[in-house]
Amino acid sequence: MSLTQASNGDAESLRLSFQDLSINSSTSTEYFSSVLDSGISSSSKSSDGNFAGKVVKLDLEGVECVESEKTSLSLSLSSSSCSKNVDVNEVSFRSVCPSKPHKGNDLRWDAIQCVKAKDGELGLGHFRLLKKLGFGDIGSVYLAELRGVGCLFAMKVMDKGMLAERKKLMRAQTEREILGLLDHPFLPSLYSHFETDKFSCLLIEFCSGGDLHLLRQRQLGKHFSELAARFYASEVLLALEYLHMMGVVYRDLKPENVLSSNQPSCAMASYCIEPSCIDPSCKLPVCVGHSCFQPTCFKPRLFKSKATKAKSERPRLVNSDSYPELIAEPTAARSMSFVGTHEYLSPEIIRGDGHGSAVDWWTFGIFLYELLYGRTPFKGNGNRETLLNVVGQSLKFPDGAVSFAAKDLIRGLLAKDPHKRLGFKRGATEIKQHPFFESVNWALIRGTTPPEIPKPVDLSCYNQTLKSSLYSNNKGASDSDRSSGPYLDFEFF
Ligand SMILES: Nc1ncnc2c1ncn2[C@@H]1O[C@H](COP(=O)(O)OP(=O)(O)OP(=O)(O)O)[C@@H](O)[C@H]1O
Repeated sequence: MSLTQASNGDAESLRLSFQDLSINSSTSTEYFSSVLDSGISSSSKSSDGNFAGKVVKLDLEGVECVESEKTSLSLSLSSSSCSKNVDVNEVSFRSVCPSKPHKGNDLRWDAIQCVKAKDGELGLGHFRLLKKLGFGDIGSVYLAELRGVGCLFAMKVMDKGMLAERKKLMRAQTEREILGLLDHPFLPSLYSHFETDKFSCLLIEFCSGGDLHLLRQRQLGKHFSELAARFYASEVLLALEYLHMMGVVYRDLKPENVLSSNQPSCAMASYCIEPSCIDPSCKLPVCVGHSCFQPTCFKPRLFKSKATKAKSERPRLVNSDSYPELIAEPTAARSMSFVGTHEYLSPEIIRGDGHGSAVDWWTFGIFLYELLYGRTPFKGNGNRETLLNVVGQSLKFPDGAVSFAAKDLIRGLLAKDPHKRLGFKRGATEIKQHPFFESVNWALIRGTTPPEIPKPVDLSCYNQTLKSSLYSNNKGASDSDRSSGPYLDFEFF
């Protein structure tokens, strides 16, 4: 069974609803409008001649479900079939609560299910917070270790009072729901969610290897070889294919949002188990010494990076003719919101002509271009010029040893008219069949050796001093936060 078939099965039993998701983009259609009015109308018609000059007003206040009958999916993050007698220290975690097909052989998934089965609910006390990984608009992300098992997670901690105050509760819920419905090797897994009096916590797969933007900058000439670019593009393409199957148009693809994962999933060798998955593309974590390592893979992050926080917004669930999907639109049905950086914006988004899944094939084209050439194709001097270039300038390739196939693929993806864009008719299948990907064995891609393997996390640096500083100083946690065990001095914003 293919990944997408398996995932489709999941989708039928998932529930997702978007209401009142607050959007705080600093860029609005008014901005695009002025750019378009002052620029494009005078000179820069798109090369395919279809620039309409149409401007759609953005409603930045919220989104709602437009086709509620299509959002009747139910979400199940945990299974009730766990045995209450399972000991977290038992070796045989596997196959406990495999409520997500691709978590069936995931030790972290099993470990979490077993702790839940044993203790009822997860709490902060089950984890040791080792390091603050970063912070975003609605919370801070910590590297967290499940006590007694040694599995690592990225724990996103959100202050519920702050969420309410800043009207971000729905946004947090949206993030949780989207993450919760995903079950794909190249997308971050949500292992669990729990609440304390004060905090809402998401337990997400920890991606230890940095992002693709940083990796590109470390390359000679600041661009990847075609071999490497093909590898990363292949994994991203599979992830996008899956997201579209799940009804999610990602819209925020860029190297900064692609994280590398190569962390020890669990520190104890005894948790390494034999493969039992019948899917030939499904590979278990490889056991090395006393640690289990996932095959390196790049994982598109579902939510925007801090650097683009002011400019970008949430991924949307959008209907398209090709997929039986979810729709979540801004409150006014006509309205749209700006997602992504200017350089990655598609012409139809800028023109206000819609935002179906073809948007992701455009961003995929820009992404591949950037990987191969070290820069994006339409970047101008400033955002305004960039926007004008996206809608009006024809695609040019700098000199460089890039194959005809790669350029041809990029050309197909960067068709300004979404209807003429590669992927518009048959989605990812059309793109996978392009000669650029001829050498790719899609079924076995998880077993392919990556061009560069990030170093696994060295946990020895998280000594007692750091741990005690993290645990010692609680200024904000309530009694119930304390009661779940050692607590943190969470920093917010
Ligand atoms: N799964 C993860 N593995 C490793 N690091 C992560 C992971 N998730 C987030 N981070 C780190 O934490 C930072 C904050 O992530 P978070 O998701 O809270 O915010 P964001 O995506 O940057 O912005 P926003 O909250 O506005 O969507 C990221 O920039 C990244 O450095």
